[in-house]
Amino acid sequence: MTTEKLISEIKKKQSFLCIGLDVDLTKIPQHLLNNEDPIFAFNKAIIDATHDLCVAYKPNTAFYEAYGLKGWKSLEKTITYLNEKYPEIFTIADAKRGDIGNTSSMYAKAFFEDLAFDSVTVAPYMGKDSVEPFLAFKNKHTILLALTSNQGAFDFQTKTIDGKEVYKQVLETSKTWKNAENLMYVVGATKAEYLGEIRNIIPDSFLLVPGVGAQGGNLQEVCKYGMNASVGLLINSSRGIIYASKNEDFAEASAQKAALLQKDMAIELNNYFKN
Ligand SMILES: O=C(O)c1cc(=O)[nH]c(=O)n1[C@@H]1O[C@H](COP(=O)(O)O)[C@@H](O)[C@H]1O
Repeated sequence: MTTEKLISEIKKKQSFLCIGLDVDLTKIPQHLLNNEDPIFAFNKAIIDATHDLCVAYKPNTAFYEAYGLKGWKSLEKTITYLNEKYPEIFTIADAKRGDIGNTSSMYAKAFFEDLAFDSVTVAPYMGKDSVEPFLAFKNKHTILLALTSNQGAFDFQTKTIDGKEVYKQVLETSKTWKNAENLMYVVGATKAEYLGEIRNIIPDSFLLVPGVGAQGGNLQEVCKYGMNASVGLLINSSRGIIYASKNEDFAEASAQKAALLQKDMAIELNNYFKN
């Protein structure tokens, strides 16, 4: 999907919500376990109930890989369902990959060609030649970890080396890589106070912002410092939406949670673009 199409969907739906499909079989309604593929049954119901409130879905591959071959099959069914039934939705494979060049090329093929995701999350630690194979794919997006939402972000990402924090070096250096226009960045919602400085370095890039909901990040703070003229934000919530209820009404309950975030997002968009 092109970035222009993503922006137009955000404006149409008045939402920049990304719903994280992090399916844990111990947390889903237990009646679904009678299904042949409980993960897909859960995802399908959530997607059908929430697709008009969000612009993106982000399955984190860990939650599928944990169930082996069956889990990978559920992931494949989920992305195929999204691409066939809701092609206007931006899809993110949250796989946090990155390796030596020829291995990264295979990861890129797996997510962009075989599974046909629009984007994949990638770790920057191995540098330019580990990321450029992902960037080579036209109209596919590489979402590079910049400043993550977890406590461990302070172990390396905020450390100063040669007079500059590591996460800033990630932003600055990655801008010089081939096909850098295909880059987006992860910044945790729990680190909203860093967004001003981040926007000084990458004013135009889209940011995937996880960490509202279960991790306690604040939507209004993220918008205040992170929104740009193209909106520039995809805000993710996983557990806070998909586990709204363990009963038969789980899909409607998740839609209600998503609608609360969408309403707040519409207010933020209205405030930012009112002139
Ligand atoms: O890349 C990510 O999506 C990610 C980066 C980050 O810094 N923090 C973070 O929580 N995530 C992912 O975003 C999702 C957050 O889930 P909830 O905390 O349940 O909303 C999980 O899939 C995490 O793996």
